[in-house]
Amino acid sequence: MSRWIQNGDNVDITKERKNATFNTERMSAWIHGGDEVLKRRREILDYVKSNPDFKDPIPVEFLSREERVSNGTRKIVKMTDNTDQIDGADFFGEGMYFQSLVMGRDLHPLSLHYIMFLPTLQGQTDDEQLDEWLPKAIARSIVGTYAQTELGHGTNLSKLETTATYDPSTQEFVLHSPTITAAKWWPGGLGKSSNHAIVVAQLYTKGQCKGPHPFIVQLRDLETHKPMKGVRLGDIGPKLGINGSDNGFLLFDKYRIPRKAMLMRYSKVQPDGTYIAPAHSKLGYGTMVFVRSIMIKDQATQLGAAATIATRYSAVRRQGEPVVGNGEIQILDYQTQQYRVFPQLARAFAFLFAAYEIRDLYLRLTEELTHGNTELLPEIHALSSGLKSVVSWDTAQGIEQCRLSCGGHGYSQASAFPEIYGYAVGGCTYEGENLVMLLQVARYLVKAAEETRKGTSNLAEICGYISKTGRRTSSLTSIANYTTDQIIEDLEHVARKQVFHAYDKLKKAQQHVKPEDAWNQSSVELAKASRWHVRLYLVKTFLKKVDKAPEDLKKVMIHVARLYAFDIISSSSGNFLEEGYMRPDQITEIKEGVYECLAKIRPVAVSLVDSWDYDDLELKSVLGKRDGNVYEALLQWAQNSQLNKSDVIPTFEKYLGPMMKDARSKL
Ligand SMILES: CCCCCCCC(=O)SCCNC(=O)CCNC(=O)[C@H](O)C(C)(C)COP(=O)(O)OP(=O)(O)OC[C@H]1O[C@@H](n2cnc3c(N)ncnc32)[C@H](O)[C@@H]1OP(=O)(O)O
Ligand SMILES: Cc1cc2nc3c(=O)[nH]c(=O)nc-3n(C[C@H](O)[C@H](O)[C@H](O)COP(=O)(O)OP(=O)(O)OC[C@H]3O[C@@H](n4cnc5c(N)ncnc54)[C@H](O)[C@@H]3O)c2cc1C
Repeated sequence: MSRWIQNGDNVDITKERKNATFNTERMSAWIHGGDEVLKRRREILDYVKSNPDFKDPIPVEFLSREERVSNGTRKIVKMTDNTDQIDGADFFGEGMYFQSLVMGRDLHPLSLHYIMFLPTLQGQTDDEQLDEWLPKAIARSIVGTYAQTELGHGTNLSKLETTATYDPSTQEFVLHSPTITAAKWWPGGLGKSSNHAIVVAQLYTKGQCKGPHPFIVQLRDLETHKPMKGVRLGDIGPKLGINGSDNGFLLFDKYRIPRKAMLMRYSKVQPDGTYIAPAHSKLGYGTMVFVRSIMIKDQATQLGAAATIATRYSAVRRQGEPVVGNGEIQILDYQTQQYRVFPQLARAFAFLFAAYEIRDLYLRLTEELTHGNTELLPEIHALSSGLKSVVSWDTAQGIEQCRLSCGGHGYSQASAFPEIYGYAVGGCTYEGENLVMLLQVARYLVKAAEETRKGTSNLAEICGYISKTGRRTSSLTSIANYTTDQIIEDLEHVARKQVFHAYDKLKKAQQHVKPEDAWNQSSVELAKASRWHVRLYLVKTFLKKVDKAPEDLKKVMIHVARLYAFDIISSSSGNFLEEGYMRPDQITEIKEGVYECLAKIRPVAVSLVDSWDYDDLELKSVLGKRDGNVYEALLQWAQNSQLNKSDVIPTFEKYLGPMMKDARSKL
């Protein structure tokens, strides 16, 4: 046994846990929403651990693509056979946790069935359609996906090429892919698994195009699973991540579907072809808003996992001997290491707490929509688009920082970083490419700026800061006395300034060039305004949450929340220094604040990441193991390599052996 192990655990990690100044269980409950939620998490975990059906034969990194799809399919069927183990109505909480424990990050052929197909049925069907389709989808007698993106268009939905042309003589729609670029491309589970899809196509009726609309379409025969006549589909091949999912392509050749295949909660086509428009033109985009809202928690969970792995590993890894003869120190003691890892942990918290907010807001929207009220839609569209963009970008960068902080072992798939990155970084693209979504936020901000300039502003709370008359200089005197209100005030100043800077640039450009060119020429500044708007929201949400925490937890979490804010300010100091809003000495104070927070977090870092309550089963990382015994586990993990099945592999006999033999004979 290694000299670093005592009572089964690594001695350094045990020492770290003894340093905790707070109760980890209490912290976990606070993070996850209360004792009851934590208790349920443990019950779900015990259930998953006790069920042999959920086990992978070997770590999935060692499986081929086909084996991954097969293993994922096996597990998701077992998992969904057992959904009575969780509260099915709580997808955001129990559902996502259950899935993450069983399925990991490789995704699976039913991911789109649950994340988009079912929600689209729930959100976009009329009562009759709901009765027809929902029970089948819930029972899994059909498997569906969401087919919107095409080879040629993903962002610009108004130019999708798949057509659905209404034929009143048969009361059918004719689905057609007129070009190669009209091929649906990307939908998860489309390639080999789904037999149905929500297909988004340009609706034509009475000779007029009414824009993209969703249709429920049968793609494969229910018995043979062969593609229907007029339907061509398959897998799009391996991707950066999520290779357990058969993302697919799909083409239609004048494929007929009944009129009632059009989802008609909001828009309708009557039997004679008369089109009835929805109350709000973007109601058909509702499922995207839903997914953007829930993916914030998913991203936070991935970044939290990366920070957990990096923190635990940094506690057990010893390298370097600052005082010769005193032995090597834990790499977590290096300030540079803390500076790399702790801001990622802080971000993960910030994102998680924002995820709770957007979940609540989305629930409010759903409630309002049932009463026909669409007022909240623009605000939620802007917030979910902005959060999705900032959070997924910071998550991707943060995971990479965590990987780098683990040195060479971080590069091994044993660390889980490649899987975490491959899975999470998709979020920068899917559900709307990040920059495009930031520009959607900008449209909202431009309107707020316009109202403010006109003096007619009655802005929603979320952008109320835009119409405030702020201070001309920061009121920061010393970091110790830098209050939550002051921090917010300073961030509001920079966000407001950027909003107006972008707005003025746009308005000025509009005087000289066409509106679309003016927009394009201002778009970098507009996207920056959106980022500041979202960062401000994230800081506010985080500080507000910590303010309300019980005292024992607040004492710790305040340093994490302040680190999040100080890191943002100090890494964008130029924005704060502009026009003398802050002085260089104030920026120096904030930088000192960052270092103070790092020092405060250092002794409790392991306990903080423990509080996220990741089980080894969920982390799936050799470096992040709770017991800290990474070296033994790395050696054991490597034994799974296919190359280790024999001492001498056939390739040697075929190539390397003859090469060396030949060379030897010539010496
Ligand atoms: C775990 C793994 C799961 C992976 C799942 C991944 C699944 C997928 O990726 S599915 C495909 C997702 N695809 C996308 O997200 C496409 C992104 N594109 C879009 O959403 C839109 O086309 C978009 C927003 C860029 C532009 O839409 P378009 O219809 O051209 O809008 P446009 O005519 O310019 O009008 C914009 C107006 O609509 C509003 N709007 C746009 N979308 C919405 C919406 N969803 N809700 C409310 N309002 C909206 C805007 O606020 C704007 O309002 P205003 O004019 O008042 O400023
Ligand atoms: C892992 C994964 C899973 C997916 N799953 C699904 C699925 O299940 N179903 C489905 O339908 N789709 C799915 N997609 C597709 C995804 O939604 C699209 O890829 C995404 O919406 C981006 O569209 P695009 O690929 O056309 O990118 P593009 O729009 O071509 O983006 C390319 C570049 O152009 C820029 N750009 C484009 N338009 C503008 C603009 N107006 N202003 C400024 N810049 C612009 C973008 O910022 C980006 O830098 C998935 C994608 C991935 C990666």
